[in-house]
Amino acid sequence: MAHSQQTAPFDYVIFGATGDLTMRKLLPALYNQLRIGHVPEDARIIGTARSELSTEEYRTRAQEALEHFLPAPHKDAALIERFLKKIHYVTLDGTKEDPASWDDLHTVLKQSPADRIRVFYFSTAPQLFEAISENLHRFSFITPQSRVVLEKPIGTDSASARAINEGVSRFFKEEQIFRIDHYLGKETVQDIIALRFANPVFNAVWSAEHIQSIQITAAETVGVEGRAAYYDTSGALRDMIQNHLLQVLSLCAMEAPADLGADSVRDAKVKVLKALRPIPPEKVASETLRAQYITGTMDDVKVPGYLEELGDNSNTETYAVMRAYVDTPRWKDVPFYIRTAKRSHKKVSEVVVTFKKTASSLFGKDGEHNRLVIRLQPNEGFGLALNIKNPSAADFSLQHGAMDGRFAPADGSLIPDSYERLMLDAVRGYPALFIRRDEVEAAWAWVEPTLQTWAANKVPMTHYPAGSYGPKEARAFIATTGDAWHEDMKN
Ligand SMILES: NC(=O)C1=CN([C@@H]2O[C@H](COP(=O)(O)OP(=O)(O)OC[C@H]3O[C@@H](n4cnc5c(N)ncnc54)[C@H](OP(=O)(O)O)[C@@H]3O)[C@@H](O)[C@H]2O)C=CC1
Ligand SMILES: O=C1O[C@H](COP(=O)(O)O)[C@@H](O)[C@H](O)[C@H]1O
Repeated sequence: MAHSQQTAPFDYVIFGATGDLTMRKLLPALYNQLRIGHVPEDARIIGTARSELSTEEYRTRAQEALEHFLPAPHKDAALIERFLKKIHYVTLDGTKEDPASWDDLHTVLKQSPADRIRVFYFSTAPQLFEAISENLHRFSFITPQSRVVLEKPIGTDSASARAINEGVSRFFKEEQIFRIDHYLGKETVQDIIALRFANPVFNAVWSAEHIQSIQITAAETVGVEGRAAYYDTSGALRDMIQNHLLQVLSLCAMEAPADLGADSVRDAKVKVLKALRPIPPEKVASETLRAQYITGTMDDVKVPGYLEELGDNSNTETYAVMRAYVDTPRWKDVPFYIRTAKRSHKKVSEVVVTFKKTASSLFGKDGEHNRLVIRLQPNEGFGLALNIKNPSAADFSLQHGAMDGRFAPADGSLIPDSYERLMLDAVRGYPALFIRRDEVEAAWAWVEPTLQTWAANKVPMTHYPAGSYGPKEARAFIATTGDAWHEDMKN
């Protein structure tokens, strides 16, 4: 996936510029890329939203966001000042079809050469994507050098995802469309490719012959914060599994791509998604588990349950597990457990690969499972649990030994936030770390029967106290296929 760090001059037009994502992630990401020299001096950021703000007022908001969200070592008053000068704000309702609404955006964009790269970043609800695309077309904003970045979620089910994809592709070619999944921007997620394919020690044993199971977990301590209105219509499965965790699964399970070009990697991933064994409605109760957090304790502080936070009744899950099988010869009957939770005991995203025990009469009894833990965040790195000789034993009895590695940059700098890489890859026109249309649609197709069965309340909602690992039913769930959750393992 080698590519140049340099970008050509660009105009980044953000729809949804007053929103949480822009303030928390997008502006800090662009600032940091300026800090490390990847953003050319004449690049510009044009924020748009319906709120009536002047550029000066918007810059003040942006400055507050940077002060709040940048890590302390990255804050530099002079650089923030330089960054803010790149920002312009245009009040605009992206769905408005009258030409006058778009005049101000025209005026700002006309200040750049006509062949300048334009990135339109849709950081709004997906229902607006088609209308904004159509207006960009109608009012002649889409140039050959334009790209569009689509934030997740792409729809809420297969039909809506298809409709969004079709709607946007009426105005942008597929090579201009960058569907973002910020997990693919995480260095540690990309490390799955490196660990698997650059190391014979893993590559040679990466199959059902040696692997018993793979757990993919993304647990967060946060609840739904200010996003309850969105989250309650989404839930854990749509919010995390359909996109981020199925992408991680694809990287864990894909065959070696022919090369690291965008199409080769995405071809390899989509084959995995299409090979996922369907979970028909009658199997949803045994192959999935959903739960909601109730009042609990976090860091010795009592925190409310989901329904109290929402102030309403709801059947939306804040915890979800699915047992997946990839029906290819490599993964014959290997369970992949995909799990996500809000208000969990701790924040952890990881991949846990449990290898089969080696039956050996040499040591009297089998050793423990070898286990590879890829820590996506925090404490980014990997652990490998091995069997070694017990040094204080006179015989050849075994004990647990561990290797540990860090993914941190060698120069001691912080691992870049995932949006940094992705936002500039869109400028570069480099799509390898973005999701192709067929991937999105295959992922929706696989989760859909579960979503429908849950929506019909055919699977009971279980509960867990905020600050715990999840519902007690999760242990029995994983035990039915002979496994245990990582937190319950000895190594
Ligand atoms: N926040 C997050 O952590 C994440 C968010 N996302 C996704 O990103 C998108 C944005 O999320 P988030 O920032 O949290 O949402 P917010 O609700 O905070 O922001 C929505 C933004 O859209 C603008 N907007 C709404 N309607 C229009 C319109 N007709 N024309 C132009 N602008 C409009 C709003 O501004 P105004 O009201 O002034 O028009 C606001 O700037 C969502 O799809 C979300 O699911 C994805 C991953 C994480
Ligand atoms: O897309 C989303 O991701 C975040 C979790 O991202 P992470 O990088 O902190 O793991 C999640 O909080 C949010 O609900 C979801 O929409």
